[in-house]
Amino acid sequence: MSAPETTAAPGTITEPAIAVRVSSVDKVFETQGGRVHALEGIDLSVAAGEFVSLIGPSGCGKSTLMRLIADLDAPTSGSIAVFGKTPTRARLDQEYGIAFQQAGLLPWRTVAANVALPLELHGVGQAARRAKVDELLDMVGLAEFAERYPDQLSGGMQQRVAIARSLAEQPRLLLMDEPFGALDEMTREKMQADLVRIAGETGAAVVFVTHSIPEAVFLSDRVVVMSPRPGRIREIVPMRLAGAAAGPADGVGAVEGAATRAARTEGLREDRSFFEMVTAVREALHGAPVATGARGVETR
Ligand SMILES: Nc1ncnc2c1ncn2[C@@H]1O[C@H](COP(=O)(O)OP(=O)(O)OP(=O)(O)O)[C@@H](O)[C@H]1O
Repeated sequence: MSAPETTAAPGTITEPAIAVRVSSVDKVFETQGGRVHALEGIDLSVAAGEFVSLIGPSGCGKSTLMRLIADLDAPTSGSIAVFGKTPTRARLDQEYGIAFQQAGLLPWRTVAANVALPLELHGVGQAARRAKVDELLDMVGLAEFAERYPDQLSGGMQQRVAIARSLAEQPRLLLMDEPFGALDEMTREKMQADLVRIAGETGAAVVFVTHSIPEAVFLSDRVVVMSPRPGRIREIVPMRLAGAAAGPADGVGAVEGAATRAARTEGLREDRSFFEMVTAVREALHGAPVATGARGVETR
């Protein structure tokens, strides 16, 4: 992990606490069939250590936004900063790990060798690599499978390998685009619990794309609800779940860590507060009237 930027202009001193800042971003694709306005006027900040999910109808630009943050594409207008750096600088500094829907493992490498790949590419020595891989596989519960090959693992196990790999360089930010989309419900719930634990242990901020409202509610500090094309942010719903310390603020920087965060236990999924949050996100998603400025709901 690299040191915070030292070149920050006066007045940007709080920037290192912001993992991702998306400012007035538009994205237009020029295609043979015409212009596709994928994103319009996106403003979003994710605090260091915060878990934010993006949810919205198919084609609303969730993946596009992730790709812009990950420096896989550039905005048409507006700007993006990752820990106060340009996305390109942040990528070169390995500020984030990526896990997308397809685990994307190399079939000819063992589990351990897949996890080691980013470390290898960045010249980490063999002994340090080995120690880090052992630690990561332990963390995702796959220590016994280090010498297996991806096709000898279930889909859920492959996803866990991909998550371990995304954590290899201890990124302060994880970008995850529907990483559990292909999993059965039980495996998916297990993976959600694992991810919350791992993010908590490593202190990483997470930006997570999902189509599942309960998944977003279970995982997130805030759920960003997007509207259909051109993709805009319709609402940002802070999760108020049982067990969270009283009085968490709702804005960026509000997340001070686990102290203000509800414990993501299995029991939470059956708690009244969980259903209330599912309803709040569903209403936001379907555009049912939610009073402007209603307590607990940030509207845009
Ligand atoms: N490279 C591209 N060229 C042209 N159009 C694109 C490109 N990438 C995305 N789009 C268009 O931008 C819009 C947003 O796509 P995107 O994949 O970001 O949506 P999404 O919300 O992630 O969808 P889903 O939930 O189905 O994965 C869509 O209309 C899509 O067709």
